[in-house]
Amino acid sequence: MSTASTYHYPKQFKLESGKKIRNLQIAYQTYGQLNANKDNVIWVCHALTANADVFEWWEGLFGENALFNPEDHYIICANVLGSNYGTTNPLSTNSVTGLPYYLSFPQFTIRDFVSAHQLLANHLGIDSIKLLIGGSLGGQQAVEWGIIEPSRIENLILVATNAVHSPWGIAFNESQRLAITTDRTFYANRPDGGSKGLKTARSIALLSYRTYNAYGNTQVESVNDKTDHFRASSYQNYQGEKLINRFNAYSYYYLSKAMDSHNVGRNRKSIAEALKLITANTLVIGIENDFLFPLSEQKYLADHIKDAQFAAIHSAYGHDGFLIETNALTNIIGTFIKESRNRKIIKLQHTA
Ligand SMILES: CC(=O)SCCNC(=O)CCNC(=O)[C@H](O)C(C)(C)COP(=O)(O)OP(=O)(O)OC[C@H]1O[C@@H](n2cnc3c(N)ncnc32)[C@H](O)[C@@H]1OP(=O)(O)O
Ligand SMILES: N[C@@H](CCO)C(=O)O
Repeated sequence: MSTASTYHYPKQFKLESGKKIRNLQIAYQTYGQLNANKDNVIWVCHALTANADVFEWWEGLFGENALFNPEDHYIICANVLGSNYGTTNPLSTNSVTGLPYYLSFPQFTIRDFVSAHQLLANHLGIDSIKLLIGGSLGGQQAVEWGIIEPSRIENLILVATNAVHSPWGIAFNESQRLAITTDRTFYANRPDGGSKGLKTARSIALLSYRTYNAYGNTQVESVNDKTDHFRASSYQNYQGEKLINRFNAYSYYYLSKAMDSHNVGRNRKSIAEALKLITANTLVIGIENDFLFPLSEQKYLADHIKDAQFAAIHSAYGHDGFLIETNALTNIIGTFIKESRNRKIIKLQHTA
């Protein structure tokens, strides 16, 4: 039911910076079939360390029996530029030198994710995306795509994301990069370079993805006599190890820089004017207790995107709630889709 593929772009891929990448390849996964009217495409933009297998990491919202299922929809999720799940990234071979790029990989932005995925959409013959959805870094990509190419996006769902990455978010990312670069193996040009630093970076990042209460709920001690070896400590270590077993420090470093670059106002009139370019029917969802992407950021998006709707989800998890609270997401998004259909019927009746 799902197909994993890789698209090879035959020309040089030009980045926002003007630099070029040869042999761009984009790993992507599709589920279901494109219908005859080509109007059932759901395109998913993934977050920082996820991959193209959306049925794996957004299970509950996506799946055989979920709201977004392969029976009704043609679901596409592509791995972003720089990530190590099959798309060209710092560990890929630079065809000029015949060696992996490592830190010679050019810096890229969220807009470069969009340019790459536009090429993939062209290749797949997708002129119209029925619904574009993304959370966190994926939401940053989705909002940019809505601005860059409004004609291709019919409905847009932005989850736990923002219009410009905040000083707070950049400071968290910089702290993580400091952890990575303090590990001198990062400069050794080997695939596992900087992995101890990456472990620390994940530990720092988790503090921004979760909350005081989430740790209180899951990591509280059952005994009062401990002076060391606390559960919360072992949890941080475990999560760091888990990440370094599936990710590399170079991709992480570059992706966090791309996140920092996010500003829909860059080289445009302003952030507010840029958001006005979105014509998609838009729903913005925030997570209560998200202190990395606080609700004020989603309210800003909803206030500046024409006719956008806004909803907040309660989650003890904070930011990571966007990956976990799939029942609440299903209810809110399901209602939005039904109302959109009704609005379309009313609009058609008025124009008839
Ligand atoms: C193969 C792949 O590529 S998988 C890629 C999937 N990941 C992504 O796509 C990125 C997006 N996903 C995420 O960020 C996360 O998976 C989330 C937010 C959805 C959920 O986070 P999780 O780490 O799964 O959940 P949670 O924070 O509850 O931690 C549970 C894990 O910590 C372990 N754990 C819990 N408490 C402790 C502790 N005190 N000490 C050690 N380990 C602990 C659990 O045993 C569990 O381990 P497991 O993941 O091996 O089953
Ligand atoms: N937990 C997410 C990052 C938060 O958006 C991930 O690892 O992709």
